[in-house]
Amino acid sequence: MSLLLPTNLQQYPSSSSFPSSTPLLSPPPSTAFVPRRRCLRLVTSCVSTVQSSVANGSSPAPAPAAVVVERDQIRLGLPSKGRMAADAIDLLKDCQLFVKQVNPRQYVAQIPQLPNTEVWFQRPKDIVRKLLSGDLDLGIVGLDTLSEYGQENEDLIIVHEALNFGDCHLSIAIPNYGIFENINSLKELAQMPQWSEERPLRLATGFTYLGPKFMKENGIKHVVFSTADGALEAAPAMGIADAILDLVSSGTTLKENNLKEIEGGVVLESQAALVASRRALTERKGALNTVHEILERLEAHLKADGQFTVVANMRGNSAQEVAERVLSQPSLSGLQGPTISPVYSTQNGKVSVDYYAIVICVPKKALYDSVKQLRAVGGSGVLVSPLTYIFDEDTPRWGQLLRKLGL
Ligand SMILES: Nc1ncnc2c1ncn2[C@@H]1O[C@H](COP(=O)(O)OP(=O)(O)OP(=O)(O)O)[C@@H](O)[C@H]1O
Ligand SMILES: O=P(O)(O)OC[C@H]1O[C@H](OP(=O)(O)OP(=O)(O)O)[C@H](O)[C@@H]1O
Ligand SMILES: [Mg+2]
Repeated sequence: MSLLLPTNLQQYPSSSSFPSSTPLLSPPPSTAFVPRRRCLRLVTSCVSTVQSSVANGSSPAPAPAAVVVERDQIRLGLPSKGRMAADAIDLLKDCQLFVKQVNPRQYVAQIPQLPNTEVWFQRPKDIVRKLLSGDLDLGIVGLDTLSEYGQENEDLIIVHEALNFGDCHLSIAIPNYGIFENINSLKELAQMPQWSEERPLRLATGFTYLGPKFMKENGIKHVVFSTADGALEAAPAMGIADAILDLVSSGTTLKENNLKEIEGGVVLESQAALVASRRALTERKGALNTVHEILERLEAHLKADGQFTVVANMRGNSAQEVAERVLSQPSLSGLQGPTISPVYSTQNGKVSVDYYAIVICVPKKALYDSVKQLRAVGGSGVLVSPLTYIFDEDTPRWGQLLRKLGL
């Protein structure tokens, strides 16, 4: 597609977009824009050619009634490189699922703990595409990639939406200078008198599905989109765009490029998620069992990850009395209430109970408050240790998954 356009910044209007004219900040390079009609024609014809001749995977999109191709192994897609790759493998490792990759350039790997499953390393967007084409059954990707490339396809099911890494948000950003200096919300941006049919707001983004959708949903009419493969934050200062829509995590890139986020400009919050193909789960033998095991391990690890085990001793006359003291404090109820056990000692050859041991799980964020509360009710010798797994009676997301699948 980029071969047909003068720069790698390709411009194409959304359904509600308009041609660009005078830049408002600094003049764009003469090659930065393609006249709207020509651009639209070029991109449209290019896209249709690509779609009709090349599919990324077995088929461009799953037909709902299509038969699942038979194979013995369940396929899990993991990011092959980039910022999600190492974290995905580390998370599985924390769940005692060890991905055995012989060398980093080998794109298939095994997990000995899941003998019927093979791992395929792919670019995040290709994981979504291959889930849709049936070439993968499960995958770990960012929710942003899932939304952008999955486009709400009903075959994609989110099995776990919060894997606790890859946190970022997709957000509109505008310059913090010039005509935007006093603009701080999407509403104010939309109402700026500068935008018209002849001179729409020019937004650069890699999210060419979510961007136009968000603007349409927010009733913003005079907007035109352009795209590039990276370093979008340069577009406003280069005069190529008025605003950008891109991922933000630390906010450093925006700050370093004199850009700011605006109220109401967040399109979505994202983090890594475990995603599955509905067809694979319902039709591929073994897929549901595999996803159940992965989910149980993930939930047990992720739940434990946010908690500490706290053990303390407390003087008391009975377990009941100690329990009443402990439960009088707001942060000491643990997951299902405190475990209180007698501490036996011998005095003059007689076994007696003067102390009780209290065991509770405490959210990491509430640790210091909990310690203070324990001390306030007579707790001493407080021991804190990390928790590795919490296997609950059931896995809440498993029930949700079965309901989503209609099982
Ligand atoms: N600051 C961030 N910027 C971009 N992506 C982030 C950030 N923080 C977390 N992420 C997550 O990482 C993903 C991007 O990973 P990566 O850079 O490997 O992929 P990519 O650039 O989409 O892939 P490709 O290089 O194949 O185009 C995002 O989709 C998002 O889910
Ligand atoms: O808020 P921050 O922590 O600064 O991160 C945000 C930046 O990181 C990503 O770019 P990436 O590093 O992938 O480079 P690219 O834009 O060239 O793809 C993203 O596109 C933003 O530019
Ligand atoms: Mg990147």
